[in-house]
Amino acid sequence: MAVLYRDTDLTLSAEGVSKSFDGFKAINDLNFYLGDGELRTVIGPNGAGKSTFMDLITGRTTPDVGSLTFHQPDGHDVDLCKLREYQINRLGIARKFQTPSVYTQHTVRDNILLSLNRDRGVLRALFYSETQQDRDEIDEVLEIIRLGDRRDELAGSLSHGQKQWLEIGMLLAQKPRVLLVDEPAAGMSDEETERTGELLLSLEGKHSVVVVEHDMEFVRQIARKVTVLHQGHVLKEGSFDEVAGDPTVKEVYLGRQKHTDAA
Ligand SMILES: Nc1ncnc2c1ncn2[C@@H]1O[C@H](COP(=O)(O)OP(=O)(O)OP(=O)(O)O)[C@@H](O)[C@H]1O
Repeated sequence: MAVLYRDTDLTLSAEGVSKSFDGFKAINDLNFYLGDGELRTVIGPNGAGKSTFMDLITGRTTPDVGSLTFHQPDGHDVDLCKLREYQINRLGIARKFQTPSVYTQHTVRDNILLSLNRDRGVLRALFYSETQQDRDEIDEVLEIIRLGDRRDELAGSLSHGQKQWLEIGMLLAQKPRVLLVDEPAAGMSDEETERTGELLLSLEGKHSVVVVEHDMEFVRQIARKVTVLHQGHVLKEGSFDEVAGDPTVKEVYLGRQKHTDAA
């Protein structure tokens, strides 16, 4: 049986969080706890509130009520509701949106270099002379995302899947404690999807990772603890088998998903 994370060593807590848009509760009394180094998958039907929840964690939007707390390794807690989006990002919460965003006119390697040097600005970073530490860090990231053999090629020449891995690498270069990844496997071939799963699994223990995903085969591959959101609330949490075998989850999500897939 898969080992689920222990309740100690939390990275992120959301408690009693609600968010309404024009009176509609997109997030409704949500409680969510993310462990240090945990790989969590979040699933749920369209409109369940997955994106809104990611928006709340990253400070794109703020909750109407409830708390969002980022627990620091030194024991102190940061109230994310009081911070702006860029401040949350600087604290180490990074987000990867569905569409890849890389510097297509720069090499794969320079994309990583630019991300290492994000505080210097693009031009200064390009004329910056690298240290051995930079080179080591770039090599480390290239190895994780398995693009070492493409390092000197333009990012624009990469396949869709490779661009997604590069963007994950660019975020890893910033050494985030929390990485939020939105449907990483969308539009990928089966082989790319499997490699994406391997990449995300390799981050376990080093970063806390939240993957929002619809593709249940992919969820099965990467699943540790799975959270099912429904109507802005946690409907079920557990291992893949516990969640996939739950009658209510089947009714509100998996059954409906088959319809959507068949359509
Ligand atoms: N800025 C907004 N203004 C108004 N309504 C919004 C806004 N953002 C989200 N919503 C509504 O909140 C609900 C939750 O949306 P959200 O995008 O978070 O769901 P989701 O689970 O990410 O869905 P999907 O799987 O389709 O991406 C939806 O009904 C959506 O229309």
